[in-house]
Amino acid sequence: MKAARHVEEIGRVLEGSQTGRDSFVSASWRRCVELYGMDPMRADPAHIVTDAELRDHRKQAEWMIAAARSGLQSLFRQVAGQNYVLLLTDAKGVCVDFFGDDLFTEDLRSAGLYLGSNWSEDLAGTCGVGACIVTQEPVTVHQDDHFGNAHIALSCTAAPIFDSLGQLAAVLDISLLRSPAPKTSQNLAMSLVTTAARRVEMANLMAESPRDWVLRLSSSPEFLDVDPEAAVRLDGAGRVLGYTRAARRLFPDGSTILGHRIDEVLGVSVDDLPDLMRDRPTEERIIEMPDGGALFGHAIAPKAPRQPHQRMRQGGALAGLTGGDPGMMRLLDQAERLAPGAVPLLITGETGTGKTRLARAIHMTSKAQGFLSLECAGLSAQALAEACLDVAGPTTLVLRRIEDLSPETATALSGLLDRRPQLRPLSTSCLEPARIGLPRPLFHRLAGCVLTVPPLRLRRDLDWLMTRHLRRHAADTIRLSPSARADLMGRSWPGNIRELEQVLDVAAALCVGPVIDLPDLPAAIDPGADAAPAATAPRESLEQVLAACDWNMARAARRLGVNRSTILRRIRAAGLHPPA
Ligand SMILES: Nc1ncnc2c1ncn2[C@@H]1O[C@H](COP(=O)(O)OP(=O)(O)OP(=O)(O)O)[C@@H](O)[C@H]1O
Repeated sequence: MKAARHVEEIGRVLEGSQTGRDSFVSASWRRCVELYGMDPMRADPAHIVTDAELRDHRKQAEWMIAAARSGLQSLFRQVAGQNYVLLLTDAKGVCVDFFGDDLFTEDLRSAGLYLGSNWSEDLAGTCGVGACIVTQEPVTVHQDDHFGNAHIALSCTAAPIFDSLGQLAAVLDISLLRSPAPKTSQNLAMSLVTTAARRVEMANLMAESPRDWVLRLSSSPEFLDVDPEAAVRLDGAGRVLGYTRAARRLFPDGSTILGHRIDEVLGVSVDDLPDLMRDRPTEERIIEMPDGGALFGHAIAPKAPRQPHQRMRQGGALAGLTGGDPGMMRLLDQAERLAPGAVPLLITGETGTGKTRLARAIHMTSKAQGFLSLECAGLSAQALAEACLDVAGPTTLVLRRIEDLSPETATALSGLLDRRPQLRPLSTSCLEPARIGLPRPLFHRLAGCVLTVPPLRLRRDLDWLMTRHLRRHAADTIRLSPSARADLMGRSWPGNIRELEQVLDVAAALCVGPVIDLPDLPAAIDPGADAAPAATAPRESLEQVLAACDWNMARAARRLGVNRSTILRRIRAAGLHPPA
């Protein structure tokens, strides 16, 4: 009787009558008859894909199944005991994951509520999954909303899950074999399923973004950190790389946000992200919306880029000088090859970059047993001779700041090197080789090869250096807050590693408790006051600084001591583009 009334209503809808059905249900019924040639009276069996096809579908949806699993498990726990079954289908409607009560396995299987069932509209008729795929919106298809008589006992509520590029990736469906008559009985199911779908999208976006900024958004400060409504993924220049579906709804013209800079769509720029991190009070993290409203933001910083740490051939003292900075890796590789020989080396670089430390590490990797280190400023010829009096066997002679050697001592040094060939000089200088000003014969005795240590602002392992220094020189538990870390990452470091160590030592002494926060940091030294290195060392190209900052313009601007618009202007003038 009920079945006959159902068929009759479908007929009336096809003739254009309004029967009180939701419009998406009427539209689906029309497609079932006019497009797919279906008959509501025909009790088609459930469409189950073969085992091999199911394996293929599951393989393609693997990443989504992984992102969804814990969300589905907790959703199933919430509805356990109420006879609900949960299906995760792929974008084609094939069930790739399933949670149901073992007691009803046979009933569920025969109703098609099982792994491998295909719920696309053209096979199953009007149903929750099929309608959700067509409308791309959450839907409830309740009892005789279903097209086929075979399904009119079911109640299915389904929500779409989108990938971070806005494409439909899956459908989450919660179904009942038997349900109370009013459709409103499924309102709670609708709320559960849409919340679970939003969380799956969030989990997926987070899993995709370890190297990018993520900005999570919420209209309520209380839920911002625990259950945000929406999120966008941003590159170092603040361009939108991905988003959750709810984020799209926040923007006036949602379909075009991909590739746009975040400050074009929200009242926040990439420079502001450090201020929206978790160590700031939630209610201070306000973001203005174009429509005059406001949201609360939670920025999550990229994890430090994990550089493939090329293994040094021998490791040891040299390998310990970098956390994977590509420039340092090249330099250390050369140093390692040169260390065992007798070639005199000149090590140049700005003050505090680690020239003396490198000289020591080369000595430790060499065959020399003796080690002498002399400061050239104020070194007299006599002091030099006395220091080298007892030299026996291969010995490393480190000459610090060779540019400060007096002419008299320079002459004495030439004579000494003639008389004692077992001395291997490793000299350091803050000047470029051409500006050192030594007599040419001596220069060539000292500079068999020049190694140049990069300044800290060009190193990509700054984060590693900070963590290592804190671990070695401060209490074990001391760590940097995200905004203190972001501030240090953006400094220009004219005093290089020496300055970094001092800043961290001061901050560790000043901080109360285990976390160094912004107020604990001593102010950055004005990069403009950094006259010595600027005059003496070649200035690196804008491109090098941008590369060292992962193209984060705000950080590059701070490192160069200019504002962001200057960086933008220079980038445009030089025709530079971020790496694809
Ligand atoms: N690769 C490194 N890793 C960790 N700390 C380093 C590294 N290189 C240098 N340092 C530390 O930085 C400080 C300065 O290093 P070093 O004295 O070698 O610099 P420098 O270039 O010789 O300086 P200057 O030219 O002013 O004499 C030292 O405390 C040193 O331990």
